[in-house]
Amino acid sequence: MADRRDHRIIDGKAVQHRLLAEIRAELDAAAKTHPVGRLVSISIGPSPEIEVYVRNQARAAAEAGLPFEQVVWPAEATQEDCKRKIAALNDDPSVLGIILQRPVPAHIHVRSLQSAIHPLKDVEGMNPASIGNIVYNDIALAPCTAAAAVEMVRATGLSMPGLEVVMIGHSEIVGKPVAFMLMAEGATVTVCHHMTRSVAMHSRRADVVIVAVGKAHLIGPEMIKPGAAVIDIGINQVTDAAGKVRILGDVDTEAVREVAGWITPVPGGVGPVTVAMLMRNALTAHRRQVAAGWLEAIEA
Ligand SMILES: NC(=O)C1=CN([C@@H]2O[C@H](COP(=O)(O)OP(=O)(O)OC[C@H]3O[C@@H](n4cnc5c(N)ncnc54)[C@H](OP(=O)(O)O)[C@@H]3O)[C@@H](O)[C@H]2O)C=CC1
Ligand SMILES: Nc1nc(=O)c2c([nH]1)NC[C@@H]1CN(c3ccc(C(=O)N[C@@H](CCC(=O)O)C(=O)O)cc3)C=[N+]21
Repeated sequence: MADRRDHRIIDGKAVQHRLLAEIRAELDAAAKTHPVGRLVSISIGPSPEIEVYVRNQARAAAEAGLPFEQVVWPAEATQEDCKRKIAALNDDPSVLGIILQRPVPAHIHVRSLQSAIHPLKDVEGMNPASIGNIVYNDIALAPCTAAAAVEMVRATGLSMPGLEVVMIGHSEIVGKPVAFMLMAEGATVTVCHHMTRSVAMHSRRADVVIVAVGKAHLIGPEMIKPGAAVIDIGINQVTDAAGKVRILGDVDTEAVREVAGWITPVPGGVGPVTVAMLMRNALTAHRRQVAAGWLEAIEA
């Protein structure tokens, strides 16, 4: 029976399960010599987008065998309250890593809170010290979505040195880290944003197009070189004609799939791999804390 799967689709769930199995084996081994703490996921105030992410973090943590705790601070929490609580988590040896979900309420300065997380517990890689290391090619604790996009490019098997990559979107959490991480792999990276005169001029010549904008169907088939890889990071809630809320990426997947050589679907593409990257970062944080002498070895 011929394999009827569409091999142009990069299956994010399959990549996630493969990565989580590897992480589980490494965490089980690590737990034999040092206690593995819990990953704490902080949300400030309610947000549907965050709910999906945190729910999937909890599921992945269970699959990886990683202790996990979700904390929700009230939307009216003050900056000082949050900083004090993060300091307590930094000092708590039973806490392995801390991730602060975005968005945060308008009165909270997210960069300042991000910086309050100790670099060795910053499993999201957003502390300026972690982000800075990306420029130095130390990308062990990289922002999870950016790391997921790189993992998806790897899944195509395309050789990175000299690869023509166009990154559409230049946010601090996705676009910019992706550009640096792929440059570190030898790719030639062009970054587009809303001031770019013609995004199509760039995307049409790219071997790989990565898009993280937040506009459904921003990328159509006319913007993609036949055979190119298309990595869709966008997450857009769209209500269809029947009034049903659906999640769409930034790419018109059905149309672009007929031109692309590889494409990541939304849902089922970068999202699940982002969650797996968070678990991999937690393992890295644990190892760095052991190396820093933070954790007492378990008596054999
Ligand atoms: N799958 C996952 O794990 C994650 C997915 N996301 C999703 O990725 C998307 C982007 O989020 P995020 O990275 O935070 O980006 P932001 O929402 O912070 O910024 C959007 C980026 O897109 C650029 N942009 C806006 N319009 C255009 C345009 N017409 N052409 C080219 N570039 C444009 C902006 O440029 P400028 O600044 O010049 O306006 C900006 O760089 C969202 O849909 C978000 O939900 C985000 C995080 C994780
Ligand atoms: N500090 C911070 N870092 C983030 O990376 C971050 C954030 N805040 N805030 C919210 C956004 C959004 N985000 C998602 C990641 C995975 C899925 C995910 O697992 N998506 C599944 C959804 C499937 C389902 O519906 O369960 C999929 O695409 O298949 C969704 C959303 C990360 N974000």
